[in-house]
Amino acid sequence: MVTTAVMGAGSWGTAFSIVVADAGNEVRLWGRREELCEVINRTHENPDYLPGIQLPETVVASHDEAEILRDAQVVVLAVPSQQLRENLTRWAPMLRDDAVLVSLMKGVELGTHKRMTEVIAEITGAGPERIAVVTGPNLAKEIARREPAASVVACEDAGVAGFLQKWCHTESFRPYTNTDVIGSELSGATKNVIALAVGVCDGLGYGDNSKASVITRGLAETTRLGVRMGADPMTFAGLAGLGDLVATCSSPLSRNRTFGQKLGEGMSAAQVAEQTRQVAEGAKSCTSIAELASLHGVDMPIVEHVRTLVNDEMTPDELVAALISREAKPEIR
Ligand SMILES: NC(=O)c1ccc[n+]([C@@H]2O[C@H](COP(=O)([O-])OP(=O)(O)OC[C@H]3O[C@@H](n4cnc5c(N)ncnc54)[C@H](O)[C@@H]3O)[C@@H](O)[C@H]2O)c1
Ligand SMILES: O=P(O)(O)OC[C@H](O)CO
Repeated sequence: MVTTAVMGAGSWGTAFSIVVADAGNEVRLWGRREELCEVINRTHENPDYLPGIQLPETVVASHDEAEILRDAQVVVLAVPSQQLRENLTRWAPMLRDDAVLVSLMKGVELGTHKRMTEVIAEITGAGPERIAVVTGPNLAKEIARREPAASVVACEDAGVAGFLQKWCHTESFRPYTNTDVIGSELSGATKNVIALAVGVCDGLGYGDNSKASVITRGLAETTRLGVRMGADPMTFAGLAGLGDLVATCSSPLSRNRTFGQKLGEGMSAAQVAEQTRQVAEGAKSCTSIAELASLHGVDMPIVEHVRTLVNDEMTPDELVAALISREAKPEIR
């Protein structure tokens, strides 16, 4: 049994708590709002994010950060990517020196262009053997309902990845290890932006050819950036890459795909954001990833055009016309 702190009682933090508890661990779940923690402990349900789903009694919620983090061997970080830095700066002094820090987040920080594991390393001083990522085709509601799914546990230290694999392996959740943290993490952040573009196709009423084209070319540009940054190209063909891309781009449950659909139907990004309390990471990470690509001299036309759409510099129809009319080129180079 591993004493585990999950920092963030939103959809994925709560759903992943079920996984870790099912795998036989003690789970303390940190929630930002005290009243929600009280409801979770009384009803064993998170009505705001996963209504109707019973949590195991071994998941205990609290608003008290010091109590949650005390003696935690594994600390899971599940707040929105753009909010990690401010929260982790507060939590860092409360962490055990040997705690393993696991990111569930799929975003790239605005301004610094850092991946979440880079932010974690910078703030806590932890080495790569203490920092990991869980990513893959893992829509929170389906995982919480214990529908079968596979995932990736990525850590540069294969031994730690193996330890975490056992820590979260259940009858319905099957994690694979990977030592390619860059590729695993970049896949998760970028697929959110590609899902926005697929959602735009939905909003414009386009069918499966358009969406398959965006998914496939989206994977090509993600791989291009990842390889330039030192990732293993095979990671993009795996669960973190293709797997998550397919799940997110095809699911009505995806917040990013749905956000894009509303953009395609004519709403502005500000109007869509106003309608939901849940995070659609791609709406922010489109900017940081587009800038990251530019810094690395990599062409990412879909990400770049989503950035212009989200920032109201282009309409959905103009986005499609601009992508289709780009200079013709070979598929593979
Ligand atoms: N929902 C999924 O299916 C899913 C699956 C895999 C990965 N993820 C990733 O997990 C991360 C968290 O997503 P989620 O789905 O749990 O989001 P969510 O919107 O459902 O919940 C976000 C949580 O963060 C909290 N929060 C918001 N602002 C905060 C702040 N300033 N400080 C501290 N806490 C704050 C909210 O109260 C909430 O508990 C994202 O990076 C997302 O891409 C989500
Ligand atoms: O709902 P989304 O779009 O944030 O996607 C959720 C997960 O990342 C899917 O793996």
